[in-house]
Amino acid sequence: MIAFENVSKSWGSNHVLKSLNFDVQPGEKVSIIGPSGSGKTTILRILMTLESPSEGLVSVDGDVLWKVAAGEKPKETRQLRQTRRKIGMVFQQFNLFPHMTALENVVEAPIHVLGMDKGEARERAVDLLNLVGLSKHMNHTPPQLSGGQQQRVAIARALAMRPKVMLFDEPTSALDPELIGEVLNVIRNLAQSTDMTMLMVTHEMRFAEEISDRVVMFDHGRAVESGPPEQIFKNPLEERTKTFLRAVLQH
Ligand SMILES: Nc1ncnc2c1ncn2[C@@H]1O[C@H](COP(=O)(O)OP(=O)(O)OP(=O)(O)O)[C@@H](O)[C@H]1O
Repeated sequence: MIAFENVSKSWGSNHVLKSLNFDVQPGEKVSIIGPSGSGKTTILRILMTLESPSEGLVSVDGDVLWKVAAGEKPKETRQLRQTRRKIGMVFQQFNLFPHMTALENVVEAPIHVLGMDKGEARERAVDLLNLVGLSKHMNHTPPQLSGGQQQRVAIARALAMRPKVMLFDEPTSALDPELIGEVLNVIRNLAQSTDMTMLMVTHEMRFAEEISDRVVMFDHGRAVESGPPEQIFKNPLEERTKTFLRAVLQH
């Protein structure tokens, strides 16, 4: 469903991704772990077309999103916009429209981007806000909601576009500790009850262990180890994975 083939990304002399080969199968739930600055967020931003690779090929659902030869300037592929719509993303910061209610935030894109009928979009938004446990808060604006509630609106908003792929970029890192569980519960339910492909960058190791089909350990722009959670968390093969997990699991 997602494929990175020999993808590199540099900012000046900072080589953030180095000939990365990485893929995610349809329906697979994959978590990316690794130290700060290892390139995890950059992968998601390239998939969202918020960044372009310096070199390499990126495809989603069989469509080429980026194809950049060495030394060439990245340019948008013909199907980029179409393909981009297959992907939903949940950011660290919730990025909601502050003056709109939860319901308006969720119906906005389906109506204006997909051209969905207003009644249908509204019905679907109500269902999604119920799904994320916000039936009582549909008419509240973001300032009237807690961080956990805002992030759940952001998840409903991404789902409203009927994506085939959901990307999560450290979705709980901006939340107070007591609000993390409610957001993880929503993501856990999605992982267990849908066949959507899910790719998540997370610092929540226990959560990654629980919901992922596969965990990928990143370091210095490379996938150093990839395997089922039992392998990565209980019996890692690579020294780098062992030292990383020892450091983060101590806290
Ligand atoms: N727009 C940009 N311009 C210049 N450098 C950037 C830009 N975006 C990211 N970087 C650099 O790329 C490197 C990797 O960043 P990235 O956010 O992908 O790491 P990460 O693994 O997600 O880290 P974290 O866990 O801290 O979020 C960092 O050195 C960062 O400073």
